[in-house]
Amino acid sequence: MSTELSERQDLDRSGAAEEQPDICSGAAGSRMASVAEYYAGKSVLITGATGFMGKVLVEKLLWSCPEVKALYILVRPKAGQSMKQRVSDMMKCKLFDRVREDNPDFHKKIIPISSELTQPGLSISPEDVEKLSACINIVFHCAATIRFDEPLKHALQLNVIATQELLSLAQRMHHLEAFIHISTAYANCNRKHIDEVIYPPPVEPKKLIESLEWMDDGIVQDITPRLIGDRPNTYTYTKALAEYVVQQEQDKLNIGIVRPSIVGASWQEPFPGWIDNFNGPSGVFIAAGKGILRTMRANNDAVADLIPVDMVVNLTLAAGWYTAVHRPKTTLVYNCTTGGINPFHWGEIEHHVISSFKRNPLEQAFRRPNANITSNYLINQYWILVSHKFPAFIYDLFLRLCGQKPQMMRIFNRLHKAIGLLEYFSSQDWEWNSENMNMLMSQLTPEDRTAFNFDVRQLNWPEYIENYCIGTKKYVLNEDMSDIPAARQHLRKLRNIRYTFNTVLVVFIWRVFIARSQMARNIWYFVVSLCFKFLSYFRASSTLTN
Ligand SMILES: CCCCCCCCCCCCCCCC(=O)SCCNC(=O)CCNC(=O)[C@H](O)C(C)(C)COP(=O)(O)OP(=O)(O)OC[C@H]1O[C@@H](n2cnc3c(N)ncnc32)[C@H](O)[C@@H]1OP(=O)(O)O
Ligand SMILES: NC(=O)C1=CN([C@@H]2O[C@H](COP(=O)(O)OP(=O)(O)OC[C@H]3O[C@@H](n4cnc5c(N)ncnc54)[C@H](OP(=O)(O)O)[C@@H]3O)[C@@H](O)[C@H]2O)C=CC1
Repeated sequence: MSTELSERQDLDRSGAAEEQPDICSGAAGSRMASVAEYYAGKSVLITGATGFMGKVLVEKLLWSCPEVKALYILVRPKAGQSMKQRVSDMMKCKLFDRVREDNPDFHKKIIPISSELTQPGLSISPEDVEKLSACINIVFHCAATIRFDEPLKHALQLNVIATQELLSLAQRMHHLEAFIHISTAYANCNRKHIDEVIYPPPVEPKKLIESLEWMDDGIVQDITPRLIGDRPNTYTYTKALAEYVVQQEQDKLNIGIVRPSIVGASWQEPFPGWIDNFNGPSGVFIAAGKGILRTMRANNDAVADLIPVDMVVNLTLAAGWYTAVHRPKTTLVYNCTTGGINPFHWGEIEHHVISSFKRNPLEQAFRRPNANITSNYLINQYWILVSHKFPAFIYDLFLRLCGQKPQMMRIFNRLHKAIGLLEYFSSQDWEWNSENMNMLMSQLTPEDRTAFNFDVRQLNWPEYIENYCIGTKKYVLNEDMSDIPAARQHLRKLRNIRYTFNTVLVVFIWRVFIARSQMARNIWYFVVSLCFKFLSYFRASSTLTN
């Protein structure tokens, strides 16, 4: 950005401050606006609003900041659905029930803007650019590709180049007060201790973008492992580059970066257990609940740094407020994590997930939920063979015999690919500094601390995991809670099948042994005669005492 533009931006920023003296002074004695008061009359731009976190952000803004003026959301048409249709479907979602009940016209505040983030200028029409430049006060940038197997070029396009484009657009916004970028706590997962600072990028993003431009996809695929180095995937790598790109604009914009760890189902808002996807641990929980996943490589004692989506959204909104009102001199990074404050471990998660799915079973489970997590590669391979591949083979054989298409092996192959990509995160520990998160909490009024609660000390993990598992059943798999008795009956049937199968197997193996080996026969006769002697002795001694 030119110096001239930068000066204009500075003027704009001070202009915004003049408009709300009570809000922006920050001086002792003057009343600071509460979070909801701050958002009153503001126009907010949100990217990724159709995603998991974006939807919760939109809902919370409408619910807790009812005076917000308008929410502009960047949406693309997708899977044969127009942008309008997608937004209208989104607003029918159960997530918006309480907002709908409170204000049936809530949709009037949501203004969709057509945008494909991977296109130049984010493919926003010139008229929309004008509109956004004139009215937006706060930007929340949530959109990203979170796939772990995304080709580098695409991940770079969306997570880095689109962020750059959005920052350029933000610089044209005359009344912008804050730009909040959603990163990930794993952007620097190649470090063990992660402070709330932006680390030097693995490579200068501009140079990487320029060099990848001329390479075909094959070459990029070949060099990707060398480029990402000690990071596990293109997602964490490009998110690290994006942080650097955002930081570069800190002199021109008022920026905050939120780094959530593993975002899970909602804790309390709008209701406990809301989740709508298979990402992160959710897919693993479902696979375990269905009795498909029996083993996974994870460290029982490693911290499972899950954080509920509503807490992330509350912190994000508070960060927007703080950035706009207090205008910190440099970009503040908020590590939004639980491990350092209220740790819970993968071993405990496993225990609670399994017992929760036994109490509230999923429909048509393949086997009874029972999973073992281990950090030992060989033990894990053994259980994969015995508890995944063998039952899948038997089941597919059964399907073939019934004239149906085999499917279990295919499902297991997909599951193995997915858990293979997650193992990196479940097998080790990280330590995140969360001073800024604590500082932010201390800046909130007691009322705001309740309305925008991100105090992770209040999380009761067993209760949260129970609601999470029920949430996957209700909102991801769309199963009815009234079917639970039938699902329990099905689990009992599976247990009886297992007992019968195990008994038949043992008897069969024993018969085969006895028929073929003199030694097995000798052991058998020895055990039987021992039992017989013991019984006779027991009978004789009981007759004597009588
Ligand atoms: C009891 C045990 C306790 C221990 C428990 C340890 C948990 C240990 C978690 C660590 C978690 C770290 C998380 C890091 C923190 C972030 O950064 S969180 C952001 C994380 N990002 C993600 O989780 C995305 C990961 N997912 C992916 O990269 C891709 O979906 C995958 C896994 C490579 C699969 O790609 P694909 O084969 O092309 O499949 P995709 O088109 O995505 O989906 C195909 C189908 O599978 C479903 N699916 C997708 N993912 C899954 C899944 N994981 N499982 C099942 N189905 C899935 C989809 O819904 C879809 O269904 P249909 O629409 O076809 O019906
Ligand atoms: N989920 C998690 O566990 C964690 C997430 N994060 C971060 O939080 C943010 C939100 O994640 P989450 O909500 O889970 O992700 P989702 O995948 O659920 O949502 C991604 C959003 O980005 C949008 N998007 C993707 N590609 C494009 C595109 N080309 N043009 C326009 N929009 C696009 C999607 O729109 P569409 O519906 O059209 O696809 C969707 O709204 C991300 O920045 C992520 O890195 C950080 C830590 C953990």
